[in-house]
Amino acid sequence: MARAFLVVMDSVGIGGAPDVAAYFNGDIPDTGANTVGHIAQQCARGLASVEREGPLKVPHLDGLGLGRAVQLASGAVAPGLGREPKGVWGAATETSTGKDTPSGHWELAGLPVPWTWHHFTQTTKSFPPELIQRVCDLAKVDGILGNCHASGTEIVAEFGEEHMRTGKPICYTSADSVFQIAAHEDSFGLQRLMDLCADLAPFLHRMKVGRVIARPFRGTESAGFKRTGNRRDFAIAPPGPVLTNWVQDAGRRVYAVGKIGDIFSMQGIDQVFKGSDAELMVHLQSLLDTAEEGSLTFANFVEFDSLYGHRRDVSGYACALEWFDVCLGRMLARLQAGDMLLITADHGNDPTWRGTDHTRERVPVLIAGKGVGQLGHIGFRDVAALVAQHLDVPVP
Ligand SMILES: O=P(O)(O)O[C@H]1O[C@H](CO)[C@@H](O)[C@H]1O
Ligand SMILES: [Mn+2]
Ligand SMILES: [Mn+2]
Repeated sequence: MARAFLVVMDSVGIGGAPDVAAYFNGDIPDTGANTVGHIAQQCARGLASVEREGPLKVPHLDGLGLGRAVQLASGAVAPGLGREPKGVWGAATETSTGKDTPSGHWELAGLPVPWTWHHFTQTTKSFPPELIQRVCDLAKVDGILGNCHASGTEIVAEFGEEHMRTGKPICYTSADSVFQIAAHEDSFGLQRLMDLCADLAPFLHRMKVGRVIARPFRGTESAGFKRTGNRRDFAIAPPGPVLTNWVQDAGRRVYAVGKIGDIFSMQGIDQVFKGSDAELMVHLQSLLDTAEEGSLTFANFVEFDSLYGHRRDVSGYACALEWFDVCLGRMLARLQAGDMLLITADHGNDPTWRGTDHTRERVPVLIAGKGVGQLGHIGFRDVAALVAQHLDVPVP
């Protein structure tokens, strides 16, 4: 029997989405955004030199076909990348209309999103009075802070002190279909924040808002505020069976590493491993040794997106790619006969772009364990089919 490891590098897009002109960061279209292409370009120009230097060094990703995939997707050459691939490689295009994490993951798992998400489009006074009232009633407070589009780190710096003083939760959104609540773990209470998000979620899900996200933080105004690792996403459940269900229904085990459990509302998942990306990598490496024959391990590494893409930190993003590449070298050495390792992404988040939102892009599909070859252009949902086929699991 075979095993499959499906790894999503969150936001590692490669440009070239055919429908890009319909997607924006503020009022700037995403046209031309290319996460990997632009990071490689900045590195080659010596403009990504914080805690690293020189051209982007990702020999293992490139050896599986990353550079070629960038070129196929967007026509752009990623400087320093593009060697002769030793894996199976291609570029995937999304059909779902959201450039967000659930849309990307659901479609990668075989289920394009069948509806249009509700977005809070106004950048200030973003939320309807009815929603604000509901937050106030549930949290037993007499108002909220924020009520706008924001970067999560910036809004906590802006309102953290007032939040601690008044007890009002900080509510914000983005270009994604999200309602995010930031609150202090000690003064507001972590469990209270989780309960508030859980109680609000059904109302927002009925509005077709994809996720309510709890964004706990700690610290003080003078020492600075810092978000903790206790973020939790309360996401709409996928509207039908997905890859994880197909695999589980065939009597196989499904392991979720990172946010996968949240993204799929635990649908079709047997066991979850959580933590920082460094901790997730330890879990993934040990699953390479221990996962049963026939199993699927589905992993998401979110820090490319959350720590570097949204923060528009090119050096940080390049460092994260280089770290992942070193780990990939170890993973490749651990693959057993019959294993497939498929590396892909869910959307772009070009750190050289204006704004702080995701960017609409194609994504790489890089496969180890299946010889050498080209997939060319495929759809996101073909990723699910490739994995199911490898595991010999029926695709409904
Ligand atoms: O700026 P932060 O809080 O990291 O938020 C980002 O993370 C959200 C969900 O992944 C996105 O919608 C974007 O708003
Ligand atoms: Mn994502
Ligand atoms: Mn994101």
